[in-house]
Amino acid sequence: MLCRSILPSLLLAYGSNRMAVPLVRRASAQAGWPGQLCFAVELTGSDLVYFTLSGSSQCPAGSDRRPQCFLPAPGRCYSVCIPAATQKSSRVRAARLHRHLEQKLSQGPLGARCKVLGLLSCSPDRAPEKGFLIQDPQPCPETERSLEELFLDQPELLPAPELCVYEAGEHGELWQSLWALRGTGSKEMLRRARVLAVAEPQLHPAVSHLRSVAVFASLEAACGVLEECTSLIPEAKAVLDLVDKCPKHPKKGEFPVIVIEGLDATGKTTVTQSVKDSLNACLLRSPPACVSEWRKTFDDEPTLIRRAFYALGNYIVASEIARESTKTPVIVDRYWHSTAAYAIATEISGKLQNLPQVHHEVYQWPEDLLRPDLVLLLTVSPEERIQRLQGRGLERTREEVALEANSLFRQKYVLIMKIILCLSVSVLSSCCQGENILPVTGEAEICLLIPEVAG
Ligand SMILES: Nc1ncnc2c1ncn2[C@@H]1O[C@H](COP(=O)(O)OP(=O)(O)OP(=O)(O)O)[C@@H](O)[C@H]1O
Ligand SMILES: Nc1ccn([C@@H]2O[C@H](COP(=O)(O)O)[C@@H](O)[C@H]2O)c(=O)n1
Repeated sequence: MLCRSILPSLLLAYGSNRMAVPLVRRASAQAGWPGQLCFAVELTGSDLVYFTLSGSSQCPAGSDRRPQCFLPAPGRCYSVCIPAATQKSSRVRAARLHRHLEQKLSQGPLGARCKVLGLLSCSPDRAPEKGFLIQDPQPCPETERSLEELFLDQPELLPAPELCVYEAGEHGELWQSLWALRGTGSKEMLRRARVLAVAEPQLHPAVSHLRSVAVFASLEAACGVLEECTSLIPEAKAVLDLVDKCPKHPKKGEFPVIVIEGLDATGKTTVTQSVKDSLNACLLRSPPACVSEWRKTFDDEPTLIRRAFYALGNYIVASEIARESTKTPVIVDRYWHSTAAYAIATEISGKLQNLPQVHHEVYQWPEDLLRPDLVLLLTVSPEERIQRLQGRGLERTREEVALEANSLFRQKYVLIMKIILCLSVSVLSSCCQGENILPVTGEAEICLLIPEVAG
C-alpha cells in the first residue's frame, strides 16, 4: 500500500520561528547586549533545557526560573563551546576537537568527579556551536584548574580559550562569568551575565544545519568533507580514490532493485539472503565490502566525518547496483535511508517532536543518487530485538549500543525511516500490520506484505 497520503499529518508543525541567538563569546565584543542569547543543554534522558543570558541584574517578568541543568549549591558548573568553523576547511578540525575534548572530559579524575552534558549554542548567522556543560557536584578547586589546563592545551582554541563559570548570586539567582584563559594561572574576565531559563524554541537548534554536518545532499558535499580529512586520516584518501573510480551518473538496469532496511537484528541479513536465493538475485550491502576495512576508523570519528564516509559508501554501492541490475535482480542490505535516519536521530536530541518537519529537505533523496525500486522496512518489538542481539553476541558500533539503551532513539530512527520511505518510494513493512505509522498523530497504517521468515 502506498502511504503518500499520510504525509500531511506527520509530526508536529513547526513554524519558521528561529531563535535570534548570537554566540555568547562574541557578545563580549559587541557594544551593549544582543537581544537574545540561547543555549540548549541535553539532560540525561534526552530532555533539552534552554537558557539565555541577560546583562541586566533585573529579572524580566516570568523568567526567574533557574534552568534545571545547573546544580544547586554547593555544586558548580562550567561550560565551553567549540568556536564554529569560520571556513569550510576548518569544520573538520572543529568537529575533531569536539570529539577529542569529549573523550578528555570523561577521563581521569575530572571524568570521575564531574558529569558532562552536551551543550549547543546558536546563532542565526552561523552553524550551531557544540560544547559541554560540566557539572561538578562537590566543587573542587582542582576541577577549574584541570579544565583550564585542558583548554589551554588545545592549539585550535588558542590564543585565548574561553571558559564560562556559573555561580549563584546573593538571592539565589544564577550568573555566568566568561573568562579568557591567557596562560597558566592567568585569565581575564570578559563579562558577567545573568542566566535565565527560556521556553523551548519551535525549531530544534540543530535542524537548520543538518544538511551541512550530517545528511549530505550530494556526492560533492560528502566528498568535500573527506577531502578536508586526507592529511589527518589517510583512509579518507583511499575512500575518495574508490569513489573516483565509480562511473559519474550510474543508471539502474532493467532488473528490480530492492532495498531491505531496519534496525540491527530486525532480520535484514536473514531476509536479504532468503530473497536473494528465491529471486536468484545479486546481494549487495551498504557500506560495500570494499570500504569495510575502514569502518572502524570512521566510526570513531565525529558525526561530520563518519556520516560523509557512509554517504560515500552509498555512492559506491550505487555503481555496483547499476552494474548488477543489468544482469539480475538486486537486493541491497541498507542504503541511503539508513545513513540519513541514523544521522538525523543522533543529531536531533530530545523528543520525537523535535525532528524536522516532514517536508524538510533533510528527508529528500539526494538528486544524484541512484534510486531503488522498492524498500522494505523490517521492524520487530524492542524486546524481540534485544533477545536476538543477545543471542548473537556480535561486536556492535557505539551507535548500536546507544540504540539498545535508548528507546527514544529507536523510535526516532523508525519514524525518520518511515518519513523517508513515504517521501521516496512505495513502502511495505514486514510486521506492522495495523500499527499506526505515526506515533504523534497516528492516522495511517501500513500493511503486511512480506511473509514471516521461517525461524
Ligand atoms: N523472522 C525471524 N524470526 C525469528 N528470528 C529471526 C527472524 N529473522 C531473523 N531472525 C534471527 O534474528 C537474529 C538477527 O537477524 P539478522 O542477522 O538477519 O538481522 P540483521 O537485521 O541483519 O542484523 P544486523 O543489521 O545487526 O546485521 C538472527 O539470530 C536471526 O536468526
Ligand atoms: N548505509 C548505511 C549503513 C550503515 N550505517 C551505519 O552503520 C551502522 C549499522 O550498520 P550494520 O552493519 O549494523 O548494518 C549504524 O551505526 C549506521 O550509522 C550508515 O550510516 N549507513
